[in-house]
Amino acid sequence: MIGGGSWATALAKILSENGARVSWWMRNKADVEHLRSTRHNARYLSSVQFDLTRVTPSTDIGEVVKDADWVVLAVPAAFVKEALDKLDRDAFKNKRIISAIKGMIPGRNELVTDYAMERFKVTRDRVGVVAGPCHAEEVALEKQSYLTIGSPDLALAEDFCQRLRNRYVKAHPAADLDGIEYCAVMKNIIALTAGVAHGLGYGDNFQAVLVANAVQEIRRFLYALSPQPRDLSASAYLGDLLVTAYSQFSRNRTFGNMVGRGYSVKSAQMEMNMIAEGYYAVKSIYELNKDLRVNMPITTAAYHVLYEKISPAVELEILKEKFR
Ligand SMILES: NC(=O)C1=CN([C@@H]2O[C@H](COP(=O)(O)OP(=O)(O)OC[C@H]3O[C@@H](n4cnc5c(N)ncnc54)[C@H](OP(=O)(O)O)[C@@H]3O)[C@@H](O)[C@H]2O)C=CC1
Ligand SMILES: O=C(CO)COP(=O)(O)O
Repeated sequence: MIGGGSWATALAKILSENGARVSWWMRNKADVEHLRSTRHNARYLSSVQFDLTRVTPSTDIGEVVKDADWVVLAVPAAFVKEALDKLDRDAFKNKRIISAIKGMIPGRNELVTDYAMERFKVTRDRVGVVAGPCHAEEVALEKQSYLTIGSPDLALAEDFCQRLRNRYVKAHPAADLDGIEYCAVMKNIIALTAGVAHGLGYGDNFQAVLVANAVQEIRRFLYALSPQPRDLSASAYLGDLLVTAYSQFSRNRTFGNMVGRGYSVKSAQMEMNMIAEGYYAVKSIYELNKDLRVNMPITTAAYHVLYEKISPAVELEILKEKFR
């Protein structure tokens, strides 16, 4: 498990409680020591107690990865390069790589699985993603949740599903790696914009129209990038969009809400203490779309607000006229 935040903690709980031995990389020594001495992650889902006969935390990423059959990437996308920097190019040889990250590598505007495949010479049949509407906080509370494992290799996806299924987690395999991964990135932009609208005083009626228009925006973008039949009403796509746009736990919605209420981007980020992937995703998707030229009014509005300092109220007025 690579990453010490909420999602890494939730996945480490599910996997270890199912009997997996989890070597767990965190960047801070103090967090490793805290987990070793108290059996809890200090700052994320700190109510979850770990069985230390199955969970071994470390700050040494090479050691963590060395004997693993599966590598689960769960750091925010912006820190993936830095986190994996110390690993040799063949560190993932003969391993299967699962990205639980719903973001893109900033600057490269690349999906995390694409980055991992290129950097570590991993073939496409050895990668997958964890997707679906699932907040880490609800995993900690053992609330009924659904995950989708996307991979071109359905046997790999099913294998990982089996490691996740338990009393409160259902998991399903799916073949559409790119569509699922891009949608997981884009729903963060929508949730962030929903938060901005809420912060400005827009209500549920507007949010419903925003989300409906977002489905069309996501469909157009996915069709331009990866045209293949896919059912966007499935929970890995629409379900994830809904939970992020509506949930009290959503980092992206919370961040957007602060921006809508007048916080600067910097102060919203500082106040949050967690990472809203949508902030980075907006830039990557906006830049990718310079070539694709898909009609993406929501992404464009979010980009203008976050990166061009255009007033959220002005951008929402423009967006309002574009929605049907
Ligand atoms: N949380 C959730 O419910 C879900 C999250 N995801 C995805 O999981 C991924 C991880 O997010 P999540 O676990 O929520 O993150 P959190 O916001 O819970 O935690 C942030 C993590 O990022 C680390 N971090 C912060 N700044 C830096 C930095 N400069 N360099 C390196 N690491 C840094 C933090 O480390 P430190 O504490 O040491 O600062 C911490 O481990 C994201 O892609 C997210 O979209 C997917 C599904 C559900
Ligand atoms: O992807 C998520 C739930 O499925 C988490 O979304 P947030 O980052 O908005 O909290």
